Amino acid sequence: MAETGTTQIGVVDEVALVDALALWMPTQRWFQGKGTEPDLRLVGSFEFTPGAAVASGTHLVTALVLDEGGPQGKLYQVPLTVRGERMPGESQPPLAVFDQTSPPAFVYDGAHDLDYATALLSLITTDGLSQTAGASATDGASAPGDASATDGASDRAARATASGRSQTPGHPLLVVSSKVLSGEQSNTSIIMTVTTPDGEPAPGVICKVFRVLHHGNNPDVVLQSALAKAGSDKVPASIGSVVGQWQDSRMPDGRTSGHLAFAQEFLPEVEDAWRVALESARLGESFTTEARALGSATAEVHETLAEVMPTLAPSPELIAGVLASMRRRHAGAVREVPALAAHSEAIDRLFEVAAASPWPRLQRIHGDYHLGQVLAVPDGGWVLVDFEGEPLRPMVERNQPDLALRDIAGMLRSFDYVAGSFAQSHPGDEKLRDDAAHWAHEAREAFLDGYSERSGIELRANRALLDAFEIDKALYEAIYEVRNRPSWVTIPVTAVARLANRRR
Ligand SMILES: Nc1ncnc2c1ncn2[C@@H]1O[C@H](COP(=O)(O)OP(=O)(O)O)[C@@H](O)[C@H]1O
Ligand SMILES: O=P(O)(O)O[C@H]1O[C@H](CO)[C@@H](O[C@H]2O[C@H](CO)[C@@H](O)[C@H](O)[C@H]2O)[C@H](O)[C@H]1O
Repeated sequence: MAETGTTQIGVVDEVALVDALALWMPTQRWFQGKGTEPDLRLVGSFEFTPGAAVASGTHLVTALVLDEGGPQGKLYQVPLTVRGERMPGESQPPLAVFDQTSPPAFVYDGAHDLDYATALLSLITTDGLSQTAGASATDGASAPGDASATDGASDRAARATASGRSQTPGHPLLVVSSKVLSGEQSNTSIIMTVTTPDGEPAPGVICKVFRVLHHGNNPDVVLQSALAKAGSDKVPASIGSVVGQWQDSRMPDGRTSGHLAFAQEFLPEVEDAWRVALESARLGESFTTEARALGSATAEVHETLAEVMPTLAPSPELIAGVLASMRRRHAGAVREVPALAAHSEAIDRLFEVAAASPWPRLQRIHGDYHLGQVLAVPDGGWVLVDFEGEPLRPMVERNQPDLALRDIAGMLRSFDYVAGSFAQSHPGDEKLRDDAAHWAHEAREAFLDGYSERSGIELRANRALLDAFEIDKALYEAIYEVRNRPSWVTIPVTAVARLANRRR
């Protein structure tokens, strides 16, 4: 239940709005509390200054909503547009209508609203600061940039701000049209057609609105921006980001900050490598040329990250820390997927051998590397996106240097997933299963070759360490699948059995 108070979000009472969100949020793809009853609380909100063309009485409000209904509280970013009238030509119906307010309020999902997209990109490209929202019924809206309301309910709602950080200051862009990226996505990306202020068409923009918020830097923003700044053509050009501040009683000063959104160049006509690979396997074509190029691109990105971000020598403490995290994950995976217990002894032995192997330096990595995170650019090779790290791993861990082997292992697993998902969709067809397994084997080998050629690192010389990371990823996947796609859990479980028991 929402806390009681007199806070207004636009013209809507906070309590009524939170009740409406409790019905709507669970229907959204990005809501992570599937199967639990939402228990929502408004932690704060901020408001963007609407452009001159926006209908008067429209509020572009972003609510920061904490859900304590699940085992762990999750803080969601929920952009809303509160309008006095129905949106002309609305692409989506309002998520709530309040006809008892004066004037009535039509509340829309901001992500689908051109006015929100315009204000969001303007905040980024002008290094702007949000205006305070949620002033009490009698306060009215505060002045732009003033985020310091005083006390009570208005204080609670107002104590959030958002500030834009442009990658290249002094290049404002105007949004002509916007649409939400369709398809499975854990965040919400808005694709924007843009012009310069003079009306000259400019390359498109894709802006990812992070849905689950975390304290601290989001590696997606930090790593992609660092790579783009270093001149890498293996990531899209960065445009800028939004950093938010909100209240968090766990922090010494009661406040925290983190990334809210990330805008980058939209690459037209791309296809993700997962689809490209699935199609290749379906047609029974070799994927070795593509996989080798992907290995090379991966090595290049690792090389650049090691140059521009801090690296760490593999001290005994760091090695012990990584092994402890692998063992924790192993124990957790066995708890959630008991069939894995049959391989526990072999996994323990592998981890011991891996711990005693030579370790390379630790560095920043992608962190959740799989075919779905790579885009095939027409005539442009492979481009990497989504450096957010594994969603099940705490953000502090995701911001630490790690082993590049984790990414390599992730991609090896992904080739195996192509074969596994393909075989699953044709049950009983053994020939097809064997062909797909052969396809994956060749792609995996070519990927390793491409990586080794570019980096000069012979990955197969330290097989136990690579296998340990691959098993660790498969254990992560087993947990991920049992929670999200239970019918796919056999793919990582089969891989764990194969990797744990193979001769090396
Ligand atoms: N710069 C880009 N240009 C074109 N499409 C992109 C770009 N960045 C991401 N995408 C598309 O958006 C999808 C989701 O992006 P991603 O960063 O993986 O979001 P999420 O973190 O929500 O999973 C990608 O799979 C890709 O299809
Ligand atoms: O949502 P994200 O893309 O950040 O990553 C999560 O979801 C992925 C599923 O889409 C999951 O990846 C697993 O399935 C892929 C096929 O759908 C496969 O290619 C990957 O190898 C496999 O790990 C990823 O683990 C998870 O973090």
